[in-house]
Amino acid sequence: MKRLDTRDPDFARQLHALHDWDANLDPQIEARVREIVAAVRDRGDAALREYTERFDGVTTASAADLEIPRSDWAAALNGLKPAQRAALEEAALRIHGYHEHQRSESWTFTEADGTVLGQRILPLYRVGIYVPGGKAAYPSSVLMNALPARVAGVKEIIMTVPTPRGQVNPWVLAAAAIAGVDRVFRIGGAQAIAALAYGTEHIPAVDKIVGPGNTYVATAKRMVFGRVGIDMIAGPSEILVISDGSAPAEWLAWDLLSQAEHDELAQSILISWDDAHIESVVTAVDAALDQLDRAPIARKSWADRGAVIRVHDRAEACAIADHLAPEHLELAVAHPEDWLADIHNAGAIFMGIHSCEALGDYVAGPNHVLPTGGSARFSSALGVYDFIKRNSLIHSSPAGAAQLGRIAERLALGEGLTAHARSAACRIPTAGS
Ligand SMILES: NC(=O)c1ccc[n+]([C@@H]2O[C@H](COP(=O)([O-])OP(=O)(O)OC[C@H]3O[C@@H](n4cnc5c(N)ncnc54)[C@H](O)[C@@H]3O)[C@@H](O)[C@H]2O)c1
Ligand SMILES: N[C@H](CO)Cc1c[nH]c[nH+]1
Ligand SMILES: [Zn+2]
Repeated sequence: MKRLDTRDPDFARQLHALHDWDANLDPQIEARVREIVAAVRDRGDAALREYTERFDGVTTASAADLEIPRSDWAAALNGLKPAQRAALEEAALRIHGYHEHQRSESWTFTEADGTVLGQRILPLYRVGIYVPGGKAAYPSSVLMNALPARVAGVKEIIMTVPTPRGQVNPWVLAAAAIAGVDRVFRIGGAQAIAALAYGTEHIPAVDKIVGPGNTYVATAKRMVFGRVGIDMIAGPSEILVISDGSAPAEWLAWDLLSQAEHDELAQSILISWDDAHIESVVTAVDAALDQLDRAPIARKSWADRGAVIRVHDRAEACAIADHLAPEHLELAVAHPEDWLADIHNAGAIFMGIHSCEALGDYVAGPNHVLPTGGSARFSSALGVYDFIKRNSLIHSSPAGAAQLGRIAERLALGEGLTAHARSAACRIPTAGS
């Protein structure tokens, strides 16, 4: 773990090294992903099956075996213990309820001359949702991806999820059944993204791909953007905790490790102005690491990418957090509401010492698919708005065509675009007509 201190003359360089987002664009990974995407685009199911065997250890007798039948989802749902099923259903209810608030409506307005202008909101036809599954299983990500799509009214939801060594996680299938997914394919990584983008003999091409994943998934999404829509870059998880010392060190240790345990490339950072408190949290993290099922992943993440930053005061803490634009920001402070004015860049903000990030991962309601790698500067949590598109509507009255036509004609002539000018002018009634 790195130790930074704003009093250090070299602080700016060290902070830059901590968030050198471009350094995460590993050319070797880019080259490998480019090759995978091209192979699936050119050779379809044959390439998809080869990569699924190579990276996930899943051999298929035919491409049809890449699909997980609905009967398996139903069996998985029925196989859950009542308390397990109730937890999934309660989370689904809360996530659905939260996203209901994000609906937006079409609108029109009529001008004095009868011209009607407006904007029509439409759901996307078919979306692909990527559910990660390499190092852990993510039924919660099924809900977070699919439920906003359902609220938006998407016609068809195609889900992909890797099944390492053929192991299908029953919670993931149960979540697909609860969330109203239409089809599920056992594919992952860059090859799944390519299949959704270009389509293969068995996988339908989609209009947009959403969902989180590791660096291979995030790189592939970047590459296919343009051919299909994508939601954002939702790569390895991140947490930044600003603490005024009011939360027990042990609580914060679990919070930091809750993201470190996702991936060796995940990043956990603590900021505080209280030296003794920083040391208590560092000690608590070391003790907590030994208790984790996924200790090797979390240990590497904390060692290579973790950091504690000693700042002078609250203003410095906010400025650094805003600069880093973390996926998750925990304000483990008294009166967090007073801090919001100073924070602009964060995927999700967890306010106060009782709002641990894990609540947001599973059940609070807001989406856990969030921008990483500094992209919270320009993008936001996955939401209903990612599953809609807008048509502009222009219905000109004859009077509007005449009045606006004169302006359009003048501007078109200014641009030297004669056909535009004539198109507008021919609708302007001439004297006596
Ligand atoms: N930002 C968010 O909103 C969010 C939400 C949930 C999870 N996450 C992140 O999602 C990620 C999940 O990662 P994961 O690995 O568990 O699952 P994953 O499904 O994203 O990745 C597994 C796939 O990666 C591919 N892969 C692995 N090694 C490869 C290699 N050497 N070459 C080519 N392809 C390779 C394989 O195809 C495999 O199927 C974590 O980084 C986690 O932090 C982010
Ligand atoms: N923290 C992850 C987003 O970065 C989401 C998640 C799912 N399950 C547990 N956590
Ligand atoms: Zn998490």
